Amino acid sequence: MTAMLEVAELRHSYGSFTAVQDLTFTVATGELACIVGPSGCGKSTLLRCIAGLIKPTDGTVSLHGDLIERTPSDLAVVFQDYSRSLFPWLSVRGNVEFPLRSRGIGKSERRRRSAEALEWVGLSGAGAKYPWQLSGGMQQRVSIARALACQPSLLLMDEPFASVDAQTRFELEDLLLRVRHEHSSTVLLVTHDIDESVYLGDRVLVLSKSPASIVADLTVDLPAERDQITTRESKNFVALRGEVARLLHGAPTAGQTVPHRPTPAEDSAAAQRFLEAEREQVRRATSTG
Ligand SMILES: Nc1ncnc2c1ncn2[C@@H]1O[C@H](COP(=O)(O)OP(=O)(O)OP(=O)(O)O)[C@@H](O)[C@H]1O
Repeated sequence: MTAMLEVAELRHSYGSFTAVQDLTFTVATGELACIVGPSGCGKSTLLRCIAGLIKPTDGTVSLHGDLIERTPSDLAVVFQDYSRSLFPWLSVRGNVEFPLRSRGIGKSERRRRSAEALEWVGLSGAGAKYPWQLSGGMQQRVSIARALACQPSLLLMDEPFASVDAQTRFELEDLLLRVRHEHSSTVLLVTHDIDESVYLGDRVLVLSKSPASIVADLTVDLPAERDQITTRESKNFVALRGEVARLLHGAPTAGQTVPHRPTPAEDSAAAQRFLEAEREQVRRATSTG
């Protein structure tokens, strides 16, 4: 696989404070790489440098071999806070089409792409609605559709599912997996959630505390087809999750447990609730015709 993104010896300081230092990694074409790190370690700073929103103090970021100096037109970003990233005065369709205007894409092509992207995220019927008429999960689907409509070479996601409830989170994780397989997308996703990084990633890059540097680059040895229940229960998933947790928090000593880690039973109970809610939705949709 060829490298889509190359980050080389990246360092960024805010005044005298160094947020990230000496980060070097690549993301191959078609790969979904997750970055996980402690709160405040510099994950967003790294994404901002990659998106060309801030200029790194040192080092380089290249996309298809071209140095990123300002936001490339074939890169799209999905942020955590959908309520602030969607324009409330524009319809859902208007929001999805908005970045296509600045890319000089004509009206009929904009319509075609927005209809297609809304279909991918299961919102074909919602184009004329306004963001405030939708649930949080639906609004985040609109943000994802807006990014996909740009047909980006690289999709950057900054904690994209952190502001939705647990069941919606599972649903959006599966939506992302489906869409990236259907479109062979290249994705770099930042999360503070260890389970999410293992569930979604082909690779997990573990960052140290601030100033961020890479402490491990792990290959996720799980089948490409993932499932919220069986994947999360599988031996490989549990082992990898433990490895990432130990790298992030240090190995627990005797009598201690890794903080804030749900047990496999809690995970599968949550996944079960998610699937039941999905089934209920299907039952309701089919009974109302
Ligand atoms: N514009 C800024 N000016 C000064 N310091 C900043 C600025 N932006 C971020 N920082 C500092 O840089 C460090 C890294 O911040 P960053 O937001 O990149 O971390 P993060 O890992 O994304 O955090 P979180 O997990 O809480 O979202 C933090 O200590 C933060 O206070």
